[in-house]
Amino acid sequence: MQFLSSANNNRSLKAIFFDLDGTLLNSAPDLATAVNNMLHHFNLEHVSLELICKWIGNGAPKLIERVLDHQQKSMVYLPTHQNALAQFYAQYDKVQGQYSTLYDGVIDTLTVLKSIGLSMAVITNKPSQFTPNVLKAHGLTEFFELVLSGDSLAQKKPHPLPIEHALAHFNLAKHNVIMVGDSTSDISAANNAGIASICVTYGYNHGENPLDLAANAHIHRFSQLLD
Ligand SMILES: O=C(O)COP(=O)(O)O
Ligand SMILES: [Mg+2]
Repeated sequence: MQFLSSANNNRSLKAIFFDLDGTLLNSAPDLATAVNNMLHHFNLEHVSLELICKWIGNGAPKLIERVLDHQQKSMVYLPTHQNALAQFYAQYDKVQGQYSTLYDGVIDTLTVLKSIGLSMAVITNKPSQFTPNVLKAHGLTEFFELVLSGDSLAQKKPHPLPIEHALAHFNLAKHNVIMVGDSTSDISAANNAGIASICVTYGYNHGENPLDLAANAHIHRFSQLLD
């Protein structure tokens, strides 16, 4: 990709911050299984994978809020958000890593990026109780010097705080890093923090067209980071 290679040529690119769900990992099958197991526990109707894909990206509390809002329409008795979220966490704990898959080329591409000396971090809105295990289950742990989850700091994406925290952690300037993500939360976080971004078009983005996001570049396969 022109953007990444030109950044590399003038040696200004020193680190890449990656989103997790919808960027590195097709996590929707695990999340959907956990959501539907939670709904089953409360005798509620299952929801489709397609709908769940639209609700991923703002963290688990928001995902469960969207699931309950959807159920509201059928006028059934609903558990509280707190109980539904606790049940979802219990279910996600059981299924995580079982049905999710890395997108094509993720391991090979991260291996090359690491070998050329780039520092890498994960900045996800996933709750911190799950992120390390998810990374481990998919052989991703070794690539990342820093992992920030949705509840690691006082604010999550699209707030710029996680990116600002990562910049300080690596002691880098804004022009030294790029954010790679699939959704409006990632691209807005990058724009809010004043760093460049690359949007992958194969993720979730709440069912909206990722080409409409104001990223510096769009890629259709993860390995295009190396083109
Ligand atoms: O919404 C989530 O739980 C995770 O989303 P992210 O990894 O795409 O930030
Ligand atoms: Mg994402």
